[in-house]
Amino acid sequence: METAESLLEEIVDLKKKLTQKEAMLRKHLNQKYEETESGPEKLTNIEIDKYSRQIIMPEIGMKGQQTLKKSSVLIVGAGGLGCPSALYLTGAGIGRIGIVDYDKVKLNNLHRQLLHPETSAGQPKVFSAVESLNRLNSFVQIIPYDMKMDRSNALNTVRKYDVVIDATDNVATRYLLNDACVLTSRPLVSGSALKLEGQLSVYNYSNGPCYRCLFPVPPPPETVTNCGDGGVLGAVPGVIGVLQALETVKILLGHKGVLSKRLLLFDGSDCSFRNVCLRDRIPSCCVCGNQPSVTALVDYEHFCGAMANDKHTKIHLLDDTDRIQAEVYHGLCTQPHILIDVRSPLEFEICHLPKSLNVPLKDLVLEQVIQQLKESIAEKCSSDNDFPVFVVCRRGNDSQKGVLALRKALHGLRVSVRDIIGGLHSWAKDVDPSFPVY
Ligand SMILES: Nc1ncnc2c1ncn2[C@@H]1O[C@H](COP(=O)(O)OP(=O)(O)OP(=O)(O)O)[C@@H](O)[C@H]1O
Ligand SMILES: [Zn+2]
Repeated sequence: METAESLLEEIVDLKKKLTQKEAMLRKHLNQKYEETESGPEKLTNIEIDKYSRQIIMPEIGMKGQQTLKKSSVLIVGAGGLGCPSALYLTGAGIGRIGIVDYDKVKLNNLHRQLLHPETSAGQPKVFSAVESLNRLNSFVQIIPYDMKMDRSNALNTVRKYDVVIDATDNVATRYLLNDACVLTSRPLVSGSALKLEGQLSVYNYSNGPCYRCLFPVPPPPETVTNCGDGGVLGAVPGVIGVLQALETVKILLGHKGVLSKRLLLFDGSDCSFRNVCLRDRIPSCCVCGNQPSVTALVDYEHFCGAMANDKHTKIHLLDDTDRIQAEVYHGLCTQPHILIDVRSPLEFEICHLPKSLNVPLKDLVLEQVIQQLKESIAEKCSSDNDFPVFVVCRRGNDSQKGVLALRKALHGLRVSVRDIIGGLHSWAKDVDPSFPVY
């Protein structure tokens, strides 16, 4: 009988065979390509057929298609924006596409990062992307860079490509790519998406501004929200990523109307697109200005006060004695206590611990909320000992802020307020593996 294990083994085997056959097919197609080729950009009959629906457009023609074939694009980030950009640029027949990412495919990427199938979970994103893109168009050379782009590798990598697409999700990498593009004179097609909104602009192109002309100073790290916390509807980065591919093609073909000196704002909630005029290049800009002070790449994590990823840093606001492990809470939870979950009601609805009380962090300053809490404590408290109040959140950062807020609000009461280290993630890991993780 077929078991899950035997099926998995069989699938691995079949995948190996499929990869071999696909490599053979590519070789076969490329041989045909070499036989008919008389110059590096000459199109084969297969390519003419393949791209015919765009070749017959006056804006592209044979010349434009040959230009695309000669061109190269670097996509930094194989996530929500990078996947759709890569799909359309590969489809369009760009000669060489480099894809940079240091991360592995996670299950919660798949709703929007459509280059990665379920079977890629756990694999490096760049290899998963190459596999999908090769399948889509074997005439395009896809080069994976399984690395974090930083000051040590950015210039050398960027130099090998004509246009750079910023499809990343953090401020430090935005500044890094901006400076690398200014220093190597490459246009930068920059996008971002969060929740239902997206933005797009082309920097360092045709005497337009660079990112630093507009944002000379990075935003305070605590004001930056990422997809992991704010959420994102998959189709929104889809829209922006596809537009990044469009702008890239227009740049390569030398079209007028490239989105330079303008910022596109997309609001998915009412499907509106707005174009905002941006300021000109600033002559005093520290990187693209007339007398730049930034003439080499710097330490961007230091400059931005934030890591070059959107991974979650652990904050340490409390002493270890003011915190307990999830397993310890599990041992205590049958005794009288109050557990306050400081996440948003939407997150509370996804999952929560039994008997926990949902009071979002921002509400811990409301008088009415605190009054109700005091009443609950008074009801439950039956001994002279300090009454235990525990605070929990998703990962154990906001819960620490919750403890500090509660200590202030409950000042004078006989309570001991502590939080659960690592939050619900630790609960799922150490106590209840069936508890949902998001
Ligand atoms: N400096 C960098 N070098 C290489 N890749 C980067 C760099 N900074 C960000 N990235 C990549 O850019 C991609 C951005 O994708 P996206 O915004 O969809 O977020 P994610 O990290 O995949 O998902 P989530 O934020 O939901 O966990 C990620 O795959 C990330 O690894
Ligand atoms: Zn500038």
